[in-house]
Amino acid sequence: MAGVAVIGKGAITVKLDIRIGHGFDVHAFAKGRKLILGGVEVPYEMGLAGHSDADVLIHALCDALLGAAGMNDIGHHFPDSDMQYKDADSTLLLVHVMGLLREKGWGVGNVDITLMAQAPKLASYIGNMRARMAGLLQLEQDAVNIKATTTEKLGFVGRKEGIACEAVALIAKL
Ligand SMILES: Nc1ccn([C@@H]2O[C@H](COP(=O)(O)O)[C@@H](O)[C@H]2O)c(=O)n1
Ligand SMILES: C[C@@]1(CO)OP(=O)(O)OP(=O)(O)OC[C@H]1O
Repeated sequence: MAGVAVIGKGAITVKLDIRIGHGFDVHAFAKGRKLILGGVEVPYEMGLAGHSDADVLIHALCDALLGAAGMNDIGHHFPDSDMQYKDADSTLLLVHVMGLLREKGWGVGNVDITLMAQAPKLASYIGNMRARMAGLLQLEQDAVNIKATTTEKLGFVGRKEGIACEAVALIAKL
C-alpha cells in the first residue's frame, strides 16, 4: 500500500508494509453450551450461543486480522448460513484466516485482546488462552496479550447476558 510521508516542505511516496486491524464480537450466554474462549474450555454454568462454538475471542481476533489485511470479516469467509460451520471449532477458522493472510504475504506482529465479562472470573485461564493463541499464530507468548475486564455491572455484560471481546492486530509484509 502506498502512503505519503512529508519531509521538510516536500512530500514523498513511501511503501507502508505494516497494517493494523480491529475486531469486535459479542455472544449471548446460553444454557447447555460449553464456554470456549481462546480455544480453552472455561468451567461455567453457561456457554455462549452461536452458529459455531461461539469462541468470541477468536472471532474478534479473526476480524482484527482480516481487517488489517483488508479482507472483509469472519461472516464473509464463514457464513452462519453454512452448515459446514455449525458448532465449528473456531481454532480451525483462525488457522484458515492465517492461511489467507499468508497467501497475501502477511505475517502477524502482535495482537492485543480484551475480553469483557462480568463472570466468570477469567484470570486463571488467560495463560492457557495465550499459549493456545500463540501456537496458532506462530508467535511468542509476549506478542499475544489477553486481558479481561468486567464492565462494573453495567450494560449487557454487567447483567451477565453475554461476553464481548475486542482485538487489535498488527501485521507486516513478510
Ligand atoms: N471476567 C473477568 C473480569 C476481570 N478479571 C480480572 O479482574 C481484574 C479487575 O477487573 P475490573 O473489571 O474491575 O477492571 C481485571 O484486571 C482482570 O485481571 C477477570 O479475571 N475475569
Ligand atoms: C463464526 C460464525 C461461523 O458461521 O458463526 P457464529 O458462531 O454465529 O459467530 P459470529 O461471531 O456471529 O460470526 C459469524 C460466523 O462467521
